[in-house]
Amino acid sequence: MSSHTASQRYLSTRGGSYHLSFEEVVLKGLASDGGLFIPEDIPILPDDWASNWQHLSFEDLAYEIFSLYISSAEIPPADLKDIIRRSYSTFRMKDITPIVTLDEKKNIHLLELFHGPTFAFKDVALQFLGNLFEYFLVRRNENKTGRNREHLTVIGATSGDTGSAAIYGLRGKKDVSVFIMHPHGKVSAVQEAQMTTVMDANVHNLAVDGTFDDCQDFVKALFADPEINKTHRLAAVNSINWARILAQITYYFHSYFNLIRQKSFLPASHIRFVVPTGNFGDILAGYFAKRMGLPAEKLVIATNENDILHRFWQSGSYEKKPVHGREAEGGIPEDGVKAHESGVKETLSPAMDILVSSNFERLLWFLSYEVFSTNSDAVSQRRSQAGDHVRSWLDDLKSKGGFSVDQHILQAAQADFSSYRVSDDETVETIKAVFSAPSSEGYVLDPHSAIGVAAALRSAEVSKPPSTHHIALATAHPAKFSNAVERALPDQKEYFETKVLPEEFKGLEDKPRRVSLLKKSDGWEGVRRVVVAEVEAELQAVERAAR
Ligand SMILES: Cc1ncc(COP(=O)(O)O)c(C=O)c1O
Ligand SMILES: N[C@@H](CCOP(=O)(O)O)C(=O)O
Repeated sequence: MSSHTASQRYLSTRGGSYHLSFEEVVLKGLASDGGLFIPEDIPILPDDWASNWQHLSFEDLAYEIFSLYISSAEIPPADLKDIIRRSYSTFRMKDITPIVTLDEKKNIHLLELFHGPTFAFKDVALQFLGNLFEYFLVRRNENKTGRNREHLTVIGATSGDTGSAAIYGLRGKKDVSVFIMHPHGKVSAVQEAQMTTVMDANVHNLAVDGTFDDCQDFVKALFADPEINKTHRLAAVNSINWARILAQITYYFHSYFNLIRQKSFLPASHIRFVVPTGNFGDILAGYFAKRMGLPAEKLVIATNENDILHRFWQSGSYEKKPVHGREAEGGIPEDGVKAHESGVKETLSPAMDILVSSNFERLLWFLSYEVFSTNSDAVSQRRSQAGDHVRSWLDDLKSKGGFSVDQHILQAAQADFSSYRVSDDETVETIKAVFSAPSSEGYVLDPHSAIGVAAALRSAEVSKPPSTHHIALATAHPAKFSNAVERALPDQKEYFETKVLPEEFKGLEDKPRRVSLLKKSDGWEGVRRVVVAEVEAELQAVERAAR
């Protein structure tokens, strides 16, 4: 059914052009000019996609989509199918990412993405990425022994969910060490326990006394460091890795087909995807799906009170918010939300407490390519000009704390996306309202998913036609964020424990843990020292065991 074209070439968002295979892009993570990889062309769907894909299983759909990006010469079809099958065999639901209707009258649906091993949407991509890493390493290490074997040093930053999903996707895998940095004390109790109770020798947790953005900066600094890149093959598990975005495209198509199968939905209906957004990876996958040809009328960004993206969509200015005077002095802010000295607020949806959204850079490249270049320019020139614009914006972000774009860029961004900011109070109210609504009675949302539902309800009020369907992405299981749920449903403790809490979480917080504390003031060089020492210790242990 699918056409196995040659592997794509990849561009960097900062202007570089690379003759790299999919394998090289996945293993490299970040381009050497500091940019993010994007495929040179976004494939267009085959003419018969709607009829031929309509009844496919999640796994078969993933195969069709991935085959448009990965050449069969690089990963033979049987191998790709096997990687996909193994990646989704760990999910608890046969349908992998089922859809439920929350409000029949308003056409609000929920796309449940939390049925994988760590109960968050990250599993969809990280189970696949873990198996891809393993597949490439087995192939590269055939007939190699000892220190001649290629060893992957995975470095990741997490606000709680990517870390556990990456750890579960890579624990115990041969020739891979995993280092995950999280902001100390700023992830939920379950998230912290999920990460730090994994005792496999190749898993290393680092708790940094800073924010998620500090951890993400350390990751990028390590990827840019020539010294560690000479001695270690670094790999990325964050959504800077192109394979993460690719894997997340599947559920946009899958949920579209699931709706088609429902009686109330006509293929010609308008459809909006509403995505609780932090690092902009999940919604970027939706953007790729739309560009490929999925008929999504709009992609709706739902932010928490860390609203840099929402402010951009209102104004065209991408500014790290200045710290308000009273908050900076340590006073209690009027909205009751604590702000870290860097400007990030601590909210009830901690996985989205992110100031700078990594993947927004990828969207900026596409906007710039479309808006600024003229048809008389050669394609290669247009691409490199787009990279120049992105580089200059990001330089301003670093040196001046922000940048503003031309009105035409803003209009192009508004054509595909709209945005809403949802407060903690509204998050709590939404969890309450959905729990007690007759149409969804007893359904418990996690706070991130509640942000998506709140935005979907607001979008539904203004959508034209009013029959527009909204698919809100449910990105995590409520039991990962029990403090927010308790705040919303204080009288439902017994219901939560008997009907909501998964068996896997019972007793998790009492298990032994392994984690190293790291001072932000030690900088990325401090992280490098730990990584180098721990990889060496791990390799020596493997050698001792082989003797
Ligand atoms: C539960 C949850 N929801 C939403 C998000 C935001 O997704 P993205 O960073 O891809 O925008 C995250 C983390 O990234 C998350 O962990
Ligand atoms: N919310 C994320 C933050 C990292 O995002 P990623 O998609 O770039 O890995 C998390 O849970 O860690």
